[in-house]
Amino acid sequence: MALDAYDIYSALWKHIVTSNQREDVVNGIKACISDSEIISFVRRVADNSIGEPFELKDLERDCKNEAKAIECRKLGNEKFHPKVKKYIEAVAYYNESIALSEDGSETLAIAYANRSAVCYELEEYADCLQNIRLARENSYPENLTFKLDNREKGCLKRLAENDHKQLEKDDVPRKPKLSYEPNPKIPRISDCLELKEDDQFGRHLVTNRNLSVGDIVIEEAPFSSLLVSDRRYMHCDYCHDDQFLTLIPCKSCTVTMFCSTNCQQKAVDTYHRIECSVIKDMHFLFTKVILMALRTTTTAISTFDYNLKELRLHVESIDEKSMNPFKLDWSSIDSKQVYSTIHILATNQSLRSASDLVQRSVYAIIMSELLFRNTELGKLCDDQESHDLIRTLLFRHAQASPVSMHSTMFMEYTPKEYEKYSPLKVGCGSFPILSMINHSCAPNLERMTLPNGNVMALVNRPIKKGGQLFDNYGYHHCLESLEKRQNGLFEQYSFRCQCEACKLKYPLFIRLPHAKLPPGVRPPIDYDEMDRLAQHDMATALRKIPEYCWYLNMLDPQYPNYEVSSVQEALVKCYHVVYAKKSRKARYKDLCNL
Ligand SMILES: C[S@@+](CC[C@H](N)C(=O)[O-])C[C@H]1O[C@@H](n2cnc3c(N)ncnc32)[C@H](O)[C@@H]1O
Repeated sequence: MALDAYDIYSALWKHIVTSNQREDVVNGIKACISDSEIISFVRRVADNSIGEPFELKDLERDCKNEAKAIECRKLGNEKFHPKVKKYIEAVAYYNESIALSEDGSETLAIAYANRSAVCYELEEYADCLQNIRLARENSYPENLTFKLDNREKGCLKRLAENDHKQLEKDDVPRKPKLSYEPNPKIPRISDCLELKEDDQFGRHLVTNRNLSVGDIVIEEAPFSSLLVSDRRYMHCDYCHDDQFLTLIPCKSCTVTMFCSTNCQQKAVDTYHRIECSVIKDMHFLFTKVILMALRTTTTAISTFDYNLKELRLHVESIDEKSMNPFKLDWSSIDSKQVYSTIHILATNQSLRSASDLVQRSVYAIIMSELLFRNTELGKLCDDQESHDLIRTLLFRHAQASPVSMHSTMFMEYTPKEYEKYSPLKVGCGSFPILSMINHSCAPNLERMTLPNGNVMALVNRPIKKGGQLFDNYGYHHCLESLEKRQNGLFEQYSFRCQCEACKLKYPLFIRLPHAKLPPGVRPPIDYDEMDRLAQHDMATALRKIPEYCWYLNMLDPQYPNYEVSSVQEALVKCYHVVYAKKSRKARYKDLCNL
């Protein structure tokens, strides 16, 4: 079986340890004075030790595969069967079949036709017509066209009768608005936020006014973003929308689909032009966090219009110490300057162990080898300097990704559970300003992905003027023990957390004390209303938000307590209902088995 990049690194590190080279490698890395030297040093160690680790001989180049396409279509047909009626699962298979089929082939046409049948059953007649058109534009078998003709007639009749579902008004997510005046130079953040730096926290955000629970203070767009691989046949690779009934495939690779030719063009212009021939292998070799290093690098290259010399000179001109995203004018900034703000995100390189740096070097070498071998970067990199540039950018972003990138979510629908909608990771992105926010195990902010892919920051505990904004990096005192949090944060983020929860040893949720409510104030959580929130009831969410905010502002002096944590969770649920993107699957709950 082919090895992934971690296996290749593990084998190399094991060899280094068992052949007593560990100390030499540690010292060798310490003696390097640049990233390029570290990568070259690791390459030499690898070349001298375990044969040809970077040959990647077992990787098959991605290409359309009719046999697999037919196989997927058959699996789709099993799910589509009237006794099964798992239409959404059928669509995922048909989409895979579409992505695997040769352009213009009969296999492609049949997959579109089968998807049109699903659309018909789901009463999505406009989408059905689109799929019928796509089937006809490819090589749909002559002797079966009557099927498409009949389906088309049915659609036109239903559309004329207006007998189809429309999204209820209440279902449409609202657009958030910053709670305070926007910063004139950074319109996506409130003017009360400032960037500070000190020895304990590094760069961090503070507020120069009191903030209350419910305040929205940041809404930021990613510089680069990536769809997680297991959603690739259900979401648009570019905008991440779950338009699964009408996705169109990349004509070359088998793992990328788009909701429109517009998104397809944008993806090609920003990253897919380079990545197309290697992205399938990259998904096999790397985790999504490391793939973000690839995506950020390819996005940077396109930002500089594939002019590697200009990109190199730009990178060399960035003064990391003085580069400050708050000093830029984001109302007129160009994307090259935006890249500068991504380039300087924390990497924690000086805190990383030799084995960690070997690992990231191995990743940069494997990624760059594939890019040089199988993409136009091979030709574009016509000197040593441009090869070095690509390797060092990959190396740098492979360190920054696990520290500074954020997951993006949408609300997935799971009908059998009590919580019908729950946040599901659909991608990740790089965010210049949000990445300046430090961690606390008792945070005062919640991040939330919006339907347009932007991420907003919402205050969930009051923050006093001069206070720091704190995010949670996945280690909350309600959910993880002190020891787990300390170890996890140190391992991934290289710092010893000294937040209030760690210092004051806040308990887990189940051990939280109860708050003392003022006389006459009833307990904040009403279970009937929680039920309605679990069903994503917009009216309930809109009504409860001010009430929950009031409780949280009032009870914060007693933090930590059961009531505050429960209401924080309920408030997030309200915000998901109001602002987040919901899976379109839910619309079909009465028409098929979900
Ligand atoms: C996303 S960055 C946050 C911004 C960072 N302080 C900077 O200067 O770029 C994450 C890194 O910030 C530092 N950090 C985050 N939270 C911290 C905290 N509570 N105490 C100390 N350092 C923290 C750690 O080095 C962590 O790896």
